[in-house]
This record gives sequence, C-alpha cells and structure tokens, in this order.
Amino acid sequence: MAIASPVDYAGPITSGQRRLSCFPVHSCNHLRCNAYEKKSRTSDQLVIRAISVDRPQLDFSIPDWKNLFQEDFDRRFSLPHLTDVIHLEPRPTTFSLKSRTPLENGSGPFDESWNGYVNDDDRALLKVIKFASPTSAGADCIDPDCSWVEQWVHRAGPRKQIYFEPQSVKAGIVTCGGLCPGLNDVIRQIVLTLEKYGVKNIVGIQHGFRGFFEDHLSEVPLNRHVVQNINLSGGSFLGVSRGGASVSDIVDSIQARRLDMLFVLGGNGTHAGANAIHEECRKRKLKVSIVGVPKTIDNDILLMDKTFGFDTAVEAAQRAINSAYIEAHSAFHGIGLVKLMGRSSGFITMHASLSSGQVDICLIPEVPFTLDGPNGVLRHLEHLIDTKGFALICIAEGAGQEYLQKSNATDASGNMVLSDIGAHLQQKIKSHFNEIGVHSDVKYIDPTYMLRAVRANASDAILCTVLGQNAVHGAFAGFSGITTGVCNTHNVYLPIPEVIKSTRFVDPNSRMWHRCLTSTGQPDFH
Ligand SMILES: Nc1ncnc2c1ncn2[C@@H]1O[C@H](COP(=O)(O)OP(=O)(O)O)[C@@H](O)[C@H]1O
Ligand SMILES: O=P(O)(O)OC[C@H]1O[C@](O)(COP(=O)(O)O)[C@@H](O)[C@@H]1O
Ligand SMILES: [Mg+2]
Repeated sequence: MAIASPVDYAGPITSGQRRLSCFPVHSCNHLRCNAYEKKSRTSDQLVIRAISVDRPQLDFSIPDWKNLFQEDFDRRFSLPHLTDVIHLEPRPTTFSLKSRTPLENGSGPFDESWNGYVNDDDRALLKVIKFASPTSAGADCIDPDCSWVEQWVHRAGPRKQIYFEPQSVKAGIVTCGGLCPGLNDVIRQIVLTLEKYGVKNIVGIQHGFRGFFEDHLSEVPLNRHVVQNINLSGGSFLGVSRGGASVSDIVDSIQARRLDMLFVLGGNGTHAGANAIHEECRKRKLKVSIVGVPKTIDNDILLMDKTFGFDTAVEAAQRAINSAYIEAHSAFHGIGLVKLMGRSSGFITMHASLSSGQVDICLIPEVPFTLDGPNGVLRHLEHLIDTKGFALICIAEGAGQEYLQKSNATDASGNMVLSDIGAHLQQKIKSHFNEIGVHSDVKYIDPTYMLRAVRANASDAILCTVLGQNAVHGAFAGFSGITTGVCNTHNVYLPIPEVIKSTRFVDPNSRMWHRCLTSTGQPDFH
C-alpha cells in the first residue's frame, strides 16, 4: 500500500460523482485518478482507494489524516489580512468600553483594566465531527472507538492591536440586494462603533453598489446624530438596489473616494461582490478593509445560525397566517393559502408554519410535492375539508416552480424571476373542488413585501447590534474579505468564500423539517 503525503493531493476527492467532503486531503491529479473511495478509517489511519483510468487500483494510506483534516480546515478558515499583501505596523487600539471625556476626544489611551479584548489566537468551536464509522453512511464500522475532529473558527470582537489610525480613517457603508429588517440597526451600530474608535469621516453609499458609479447618487455623511433614530423604521436609510456591479469600477470609486474601510451589508450576491472587491483591492495593494455583514430574511447563508431579519420576517408572517386561518375557519369549506418569501430556501415558510401551529400543509422548495393523484396535495385537501371543514396552506415562493411556465427571466442581479406559485395553486384548488362537485372558498394572501419592510424585532435588533459592532472591530483589526455572524452560538469572523460556496437549504432529513411535518400532520406528497 502506498503511503500518501499531503503534497500528493490537490483538488477534490470524489467517489464517482460524489464529493467526499469530509476528507482532509485532496485527489492526486498527477496520477490521473478518476475516482476515489474511502476504504477504511481508524483514528490513526485513513485508507482511500484510487481508481485510475490507466493503472490498477491503488490503496493509499494516510497516516495522519486527522491532522491533515484539521490543517485543511484551518487553512480554509484563516482570515485574510491586509498584512498579507502590504507591510503595516499594528498600533494600540483606541476602542474602549469606558466613556471618554470630551477632552480626550475619542483618541485617548484605552482602559487597560477592561479584559474584553479578543486575541487573534482565540477560536470558537464551529462543530465537532464525530465519525462513528469509516463511511458517512455508518455501514461496515471499522473504528469502534469513533474518530472525531473539531473545527474551530476565529472569534469576533475588538483587538488590542489595530491597523488604522482612526482619526484619518474614511469609512463607507453600503446596503445591497433586497430589503431586510435590521439594515438600519446595523448601519447605526457601525456608525456608533466607528465613532467610539474615534473615526470622524463616515459616509453612506446610496442604493447599493450602484451608488459607486451613478453620478447623481452622492455620499451621505453619517454620524451619531444622523443615525440616532433610523432603527425605529424598516427599510434602509441608504437605499438598496440589485445589479449594476462592475468590480473594477467600484474599486476605482473606492480609490477616488479615499475609503479605508467598506462595510457591505447584503446576502449571497452581495458577499460575492464584496469578495471580488476585496480581491481587486488586494491586487492593487490598497490598504482598504472590506467587511461583510450577512443580510437576508431567507436565512440562506451557509454556516450562520441565523441571519438578521429572519426572526422578524417569521414573526411578521404570523399576521398573514393568522388572517388566513380566520378567513378559512370562518368560511364554509374555507381554504387559506399564504405565500411567503424564499427564493430557493424554505426556512421562513418552515419556521412560520411551526411557529403558527395552524398550518396543515407546508410546502418548501427543497421538498418536491405532487398536486394530483392519490398522494397529492389536492387529495389531502379534500380529506382536510372532509374531516376538519377547513384547511390552511403555507407555501414558499420558490416551491413547486416545476408546475409553472419557466420564463428564464432574471432580475438585475442575475437571480431567477419566479412565477407565482400561490396564484397557480389557488386556481388548481378551485378547479379541483369544482370538478369533484364540492364547495370550496379559497382565500389567497401574499404578504411578501410586508415581511421584510418592517423594523427589526427585539431579538434581531440585538443580533444587528452585535454584528454591526463586530464588523467594525474586524476592519480595525486589519481583516479584509471577511464576514461576521453567529455560528454555533458564537460570534465569529469567517472568510467570505466559505459562506458563499452555495446557498443554505433546509435539509429534508433534518429534525426541524420532521418537527414541521409532525406539527402539520401532512403526509409525503409523492
Ligand atoms: N457573483 C457576483 N459577483 C459580484 N457581484 C455580485 C454577484 N452576485 C451579485 N452581485 C451584486 O451584489 C448585489 C446584490 O446581489 P443580490 O443577489 O441582488 O442580493 P443579495 O446580496 O441579497 O443576494 C447586486 O448589486 C449584484 O449585482
Ligand atoms: O422583489 P425583489 O426585491 O427582487 O425581492 C425578492 C426576493 O428578496 C428576498 O426576500 C431576499 O432576497 P435577497 O437576500 O437576495 O435580497 C427573496 O426571498 C425574494 O425572492
Ligand atoms: Mg441573494
């Protein structure tokens, strides 16, 4: 058996079409292997079988696989820093929990006695992966002791050493994509925290990335007085937009404006943009820190426990669901139908259904369903009308798109424009009950924009406070190309590429989805 060393490996290990994601090492392309399979794993040794097109199968032993796994993880999750490409000397922080006297003017020495600073070596536990068997499926267990690895990520928070002179910093804030409750709370916290460091020059970029190159959109000066009450209303004080991102133009504009820090509030698309801006700044060796704050009511950002705005959207959905319930319950053979946001992830719909407790049928993009036939949604509705006298359906906008005419249209950001599954379902229900000669009264409620235009609820407001403050600490610590979030209950910094590898979806095998099914009592619709 060959002994493999880490240098032998580059590229993903795949077994047939499947990527063996929980492996520490990567395939040896130079051997032209076209498939790999895990053969065995003990806590000391991993054996993989390389299946090559032009040579016999070869078994590789990887003795130190746990360390390799951890090294690989640590490398991926190490935070990009300005000093990776520019020589910079750190300086003591000016951030302090204690209030300063007006004479100190925000730039005096920090309070040594406060021990809340975070060291660069501090880590928070993202997860512990426990391998109970050599294959992820749990079959043919070879390792009775179980192998486990831990994944640690960087703690967020203020550092004792910073890489900017606050008095000379110009910081920008931009909000991109769709609206989300809490945008104003995050803007506000960023401004307040920057001021706490002693930053005097803070500007808002209007209407997302467009504000960088559309001449009529001027910078908005921001300070404590300007942002003091903006959290009292929803929306974005700076405006949002989709589309219009030319990375090179944006970085030209960042240089022309002399921005030292840019805080980018947005979802998957925005973070892809923020990372591209960070890479371009690196290429030009600019001392500009780009820090993202994940925003989306869809809760579809990888690794995050939840994104800000999600809780509020779930709460706002309760009014719509409750109205649909009252309508359905009061009508003769009433059927309430509520469509909620969620382009490709059903988190809002699942959580709103769970939270309401009134929903009989919850439909999300991740779980296909049939409408017709003995196991279809329509048959189950018949049963509900028959037994309860009314029914309530909650559906995510991205669910059941296969039943609708595909338009291939995209919005300005390249996101697919969805057809209205709610209207389609309403029609289908009406004609189905007509056909079987049973009276039905279908009330369709589409509260879409009402969910995200509201102000943040209390728990989101607190989350926004933490995120906004940590974003500023991250920028002052000299990181760039990072984002911040709550992961496994800890406040952490993550490199942007790790959170935009894919959209986060509801796992149909998860306990949460099964809790939802238990709550609704719905059958499998296939
Ligand atoms: N892959 C990408 N690279 C660079 N910019 C992007 C990318 N995807 C989206 N953007 C830009 O990010 C902004 C917001 O994206 P969008 O998808 O509308 O919202 P969200 O960030 O909420 O997902 C838009 O201005 C869009 O042009
Ligand atoms: O009408 P718009 O602005 O395109 O927004 C619709 C989309 O916005 C969202 O609420 C959130 O999307 P983003 O995270 O991309 O902003 C989606 O659920 C929805 O499909
Ligand atoms: Mg998006």
